[in-house]
Amino acid sequence: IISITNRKIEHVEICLYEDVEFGSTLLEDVSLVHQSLPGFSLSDVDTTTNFLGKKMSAPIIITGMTGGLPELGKINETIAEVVEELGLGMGVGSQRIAIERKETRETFAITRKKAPNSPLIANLGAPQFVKGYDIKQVEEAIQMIEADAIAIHFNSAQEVFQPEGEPNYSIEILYKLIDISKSLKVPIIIKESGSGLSMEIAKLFYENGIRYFDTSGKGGTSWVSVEMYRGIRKNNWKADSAKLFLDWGIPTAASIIEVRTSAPDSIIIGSGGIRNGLEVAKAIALGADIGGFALPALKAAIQGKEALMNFLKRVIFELKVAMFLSGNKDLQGLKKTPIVITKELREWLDSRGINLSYYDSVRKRR
Ligand SMILES: CC(C)CCOP(=O)(O)OP(=O)(O)O
Ligand SMILES: [Mg+2]
Repeated sequence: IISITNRKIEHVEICLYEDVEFGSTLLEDVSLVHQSLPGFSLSDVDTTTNFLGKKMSAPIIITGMTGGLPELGKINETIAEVVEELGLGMGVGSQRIAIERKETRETFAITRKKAPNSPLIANLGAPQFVKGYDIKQVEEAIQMIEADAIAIHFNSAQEVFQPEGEPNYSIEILYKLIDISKSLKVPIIIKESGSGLSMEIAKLFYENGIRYFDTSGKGGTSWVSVEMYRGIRKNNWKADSAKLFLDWGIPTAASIIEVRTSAPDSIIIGSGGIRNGLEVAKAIALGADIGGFALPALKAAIQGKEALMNFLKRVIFELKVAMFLSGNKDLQGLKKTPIVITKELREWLDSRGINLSYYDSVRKRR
């Protein structure tokens, strides 16, 4: 059998050393508009924000990636130290392994020890909620890191191609999660895994009281490709078909627009292929509240605290530059700033029947 422990290690190894990025976020079809006289200085730009009841120095989090073994716990520890020092937030990888193997809990718990003041997000997979998981496991995951929220990851495309995968996504998951959300003290975040959240899914959860979404759209890590590489190593027949779905999904820019349109007063983490501070600015202008990074933070974290610190400081600088040059002194301005949407992203919105003036009014009313 393939153990969950092997899978955890293989995931990180493949993300670090294989080519796992496919498709485009379509953020290249979004432009902020240059304003020659901002009326303030670069040093006046204020990127502070509140998230999950805590103050952050910038609207940036490292989204959930790993945990479950000592060397993976070390990655969580490095990220936690850096986000605490910079005043940012983070999520942990799926805590399923720690629910099933109590001895691995410390590899997740270390995050709260190293980041006592940061917003922290717990993480469990949707498939587990048709396999016996309920409020008990959710509360265990939250308590493990004294989380301020829990992300429930939806990874249907990945589970299809995962050799040992569980592509069981019955509507029972919705009923279970809505029921659980009613007695939780912290919010549930509905999170994709590289294929993006659609208007339909955002509406379905929004109508049932969910107010937090993490788009994890196409254009960053393709988890179909990660499982394809695992399948190739194991001579699994599904690997060949995975090639057809490497760039499957809703581009991140489109997913941010779709979720914002369907869930007007929700809190949206724009993630999926976000690689720099300009893309954080575009994601926020499109409708996100927070920019989420995963792969580039993983690659920096394994080089050590300094490398991750430098990466995030650069991202914050780039965000400030984008805000300064588009004439936005703070995030409230950036959320309303003029945007130009062209080419493939424009065609996507037309095909999806998104009314641009309605979307724009929702985008600006946040
Ligand atoms: C969520 C996904 C991008 C990475 C984890 O996938 P996984 O199926 O190994 O997660 P589980 O350990 O929860 O099954
Ligand atoms: Mg799984």
